[in-house]
Amino acid sequence: MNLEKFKGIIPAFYACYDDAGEVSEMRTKDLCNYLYEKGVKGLYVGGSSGECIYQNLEERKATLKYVAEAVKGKLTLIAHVGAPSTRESVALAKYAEELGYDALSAIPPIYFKLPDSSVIKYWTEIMESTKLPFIIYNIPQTTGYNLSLQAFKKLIENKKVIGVKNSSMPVMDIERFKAAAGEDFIVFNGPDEQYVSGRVIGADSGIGGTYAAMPELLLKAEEFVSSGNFEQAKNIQRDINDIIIALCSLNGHMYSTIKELLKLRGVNVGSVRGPLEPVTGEDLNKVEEIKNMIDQAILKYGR
Ligand SMILES: CC(=O)N[C@H](C=O)[C@@H](O)[C@H](O)[C@H](O)CO
Ligand SMILES: CC(=O)C(=O)O
Repeated sequence: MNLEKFKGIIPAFYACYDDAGEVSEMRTKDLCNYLYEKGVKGLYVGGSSGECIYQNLEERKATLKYVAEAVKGKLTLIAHVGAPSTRESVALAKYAEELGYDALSAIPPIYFKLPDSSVIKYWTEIMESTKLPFIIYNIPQTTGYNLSLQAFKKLIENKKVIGVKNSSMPVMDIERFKAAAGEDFIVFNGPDEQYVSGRVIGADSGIGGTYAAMPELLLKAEEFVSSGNFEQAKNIQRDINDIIIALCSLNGHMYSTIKELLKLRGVNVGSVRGPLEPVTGEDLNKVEEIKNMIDQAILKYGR
């Protein structure tokens, strides 16, 4: 399989709501077009950033559909189908296949702490429900499940597994997964704060929750890495990290700060759904400062 379409900057797509907090077709498509125009490679739809955990099946299907209608054929589309039950995940997987998505992905099962055997069975049942390739999502900070090398090796025996999106913090995990899986496999860097290190140690590509807030900077970081300009790669990573720390410093959830920022950057995707909290009061004024940090970094590195 040609994996080139998965190599590049792939923002994790945000949940797009209207002012009443309902999934908005128009705003979903606006964000698709905004990111397409920025030059990203693809979209990772309905993951953490998509607030998947707080949406019902119909809402998640609607988002998958609106995104496909807006940018299918123009961007590589990965559908995150992780859901509380295998049944719901399979329903989403089949729907993503109908819509023409390029790949599926899923977090491990949530809430109950299940053994490797159950996690592997969950992912395998999703994979077997469609013809689409599958990307494992390892994100121990939020799921409490840390993918072992042993479980990983067992999973990659299935040829439908074409990649892993690794969000654990040790960059060495990326190196180990890449070493185990080889060239014909995509390791996606998870932590945006470590994009450059992840790429250097073996990640082929990246999927991240803050990319859509500053796609220009991630695209530039990728340009520096792939051209071997590590001095500038290090510099831009530092600026990206200052911005991420600022995005996490306000009184609401990071996704809310990002959505306020996107409004200032010209695209309105509403706010976040509870229990995530919106940014309020004085802190709303601070979003402008973060926008300035991004604007300055874009100027500094050029487009
Ligand atoms: C734990 C978590 O949510 N990780 C995301 C996915 O890998 C990242 O993209 C973060 O959103 C990003 O690195 C900011 O901390
Ligand atoms: C944060 C991220 O990459 C996701 O939405 O899954």
